[in-house]
Amino acid sequence: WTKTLPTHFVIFGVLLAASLGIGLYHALSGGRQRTTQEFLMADRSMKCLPVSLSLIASFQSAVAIIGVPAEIYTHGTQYWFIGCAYILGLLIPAHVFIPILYRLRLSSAYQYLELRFSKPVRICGTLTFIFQMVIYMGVCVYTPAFALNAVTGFELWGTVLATGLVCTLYTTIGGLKAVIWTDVFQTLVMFAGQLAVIVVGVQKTGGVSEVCSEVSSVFSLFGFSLNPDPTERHTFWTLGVGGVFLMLSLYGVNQAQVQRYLSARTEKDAVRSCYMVFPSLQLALALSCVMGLVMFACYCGEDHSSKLGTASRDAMVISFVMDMLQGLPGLPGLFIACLFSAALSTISSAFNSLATVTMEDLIKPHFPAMTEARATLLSKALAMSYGLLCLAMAYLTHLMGDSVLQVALKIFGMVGGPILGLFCLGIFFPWANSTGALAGLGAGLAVAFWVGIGSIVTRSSGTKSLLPACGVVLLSDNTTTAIQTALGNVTLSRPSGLKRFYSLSYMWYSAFNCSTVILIGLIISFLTGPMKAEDVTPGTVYPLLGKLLCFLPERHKKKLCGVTPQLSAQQRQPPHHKESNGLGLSQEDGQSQEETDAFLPRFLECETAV
Ligand SMILES: O=C(O)CCCC[C@@H]1SC[C@@H]2NC(=O)N[C@@H]21
Ligand code: NA
Repeated sequence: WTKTLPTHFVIFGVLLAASLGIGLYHALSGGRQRTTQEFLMADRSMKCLPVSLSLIASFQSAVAIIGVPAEIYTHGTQYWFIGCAYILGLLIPAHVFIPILYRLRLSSAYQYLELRFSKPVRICGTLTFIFQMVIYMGVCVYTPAFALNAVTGFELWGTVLATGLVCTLYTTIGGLKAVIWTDVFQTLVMFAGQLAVIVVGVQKTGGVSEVCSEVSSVFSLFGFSLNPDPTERHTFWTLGVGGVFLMLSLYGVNQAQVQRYLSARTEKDAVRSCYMVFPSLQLALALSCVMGLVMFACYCGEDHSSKLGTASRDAMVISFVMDMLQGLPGLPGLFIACLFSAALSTISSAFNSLATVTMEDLIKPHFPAMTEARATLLSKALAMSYGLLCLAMAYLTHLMGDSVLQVALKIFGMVGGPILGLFCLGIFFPWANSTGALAGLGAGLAVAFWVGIGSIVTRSSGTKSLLPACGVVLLSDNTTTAIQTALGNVTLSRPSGLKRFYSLSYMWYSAFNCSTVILIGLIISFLTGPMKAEDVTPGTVYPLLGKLLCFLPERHKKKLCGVTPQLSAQQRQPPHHKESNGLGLSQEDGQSQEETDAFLPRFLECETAV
């Protein structure tokens, strides 16, 4: 397809130019990005539609566009069950995290950690987030460039450079408004590209019925294993339940998403944008899964590594797409635009959120007298430097090897899980104190890296189940077992002890690490003296007990909660030692006192204001 190369370049160029144009527009319009409120928070003026499309774009990159079809092709439709995790994975952010974070009028999610615990906890949370996003950005920049280079001979590092520079440019000049509006444009391109491949692929395979019969002959289309074994890579439990923790770590407490919720005009808009994410996320998941099924129907599970020279299933997805689309004018270019749209929208969100937290959490508190102009300039310089850093991280990905989807999900599990645990410790457990929080985070990260690196070293993060080629009907579990018993007890290499620990499915990492942080955090908190109700900053705790017990009649609740419903007046004052305006939460632009009181959820209180 060298003859279509020029059209690839044209479409690729148009995509970069359009993104730059949107960035330029937001640099020259509105407040012309002169304040951090506008540059980092889009003047908190966004409506729910652009926010919801931007929320999708943040964590739907080329990794999902390439990695999910490769996953379906290799392991069957199990992965589709992560869609079940989207229900709780978005309801809990909408009704727990957004109300708390929005009403505190934060700029960075990690300001919450100082309000609830202490400054050191906030700094550790911010540094952990920066670590997670820098590595994740590297994967996102590298994936499309590597895939294209493997198949179309696109100049690898030239593409990485072009993508990284264009993205850094429009993020630096246009701020969050530009990032959100380019996300909207890029998400539409992303869906269009995937749809094109599916339509052409189905048509070339001989129609929907042909694809379905081809696929269902090999694996029962929606066969899912309910196997409770946590080392089984993908089961309903690892995806449906483990996936909820993964979603909470991304859509509940990740700065990239929290910043979008906080940029909404009203809290209602923020909650609505979270609800609107659900159908688009299901659509994105369906498109990438169907693409994998169509690819399976076409290639019938054969291993094309001979033709490709690379055994990686990820590269095979691109060769499948180029096979399908070659000769159709503009479509190969559209798919390349789709890949890079997915990558650009994720990387720009990462740059902007990294610049925001660095500014708000690491720089501003030490230079309170810094002028707006200088702060905005510094934010832009930060966005630029993170851009260049991520190009370096792209090279690191080159060394990771694994399937890109697995690498990304492991990063979220290993680093995002502990951060989720830190927020849950603060929000649901009022007794937790900052010593407990720090100890919990440390323990969570230590365990996370122990399991994660252990699994990479022993190459066992869940059992690899490669699908046989077409025509071989997969036996159901019990038949297989029957055969095995018939053949005498074939010693299945059941890992034991530490090896079993390392073979924990990576889909459980988020849940496992989150629980470790909470457990250790609570133990240390109780050992060092749990926090008292009146010491906790108002509005930083979710009245879980109250919510759960709200069906109880009043008298039982008061007895159970043991807290008189009306806290005495002096308890209502936010404790002086948490001088809130040190966090850019000056009282006048925050809530009025009676508003805070009305909202103040006495965490053991059964009535709930959240
Ligand atoms: O596409 C990526 O860059 C990361 C891979 C997907 C991340 C998770 S999976 C569940 C949720 N759904 C998405 O579309 N993204 C996140
Ligand atoms: Na994206």
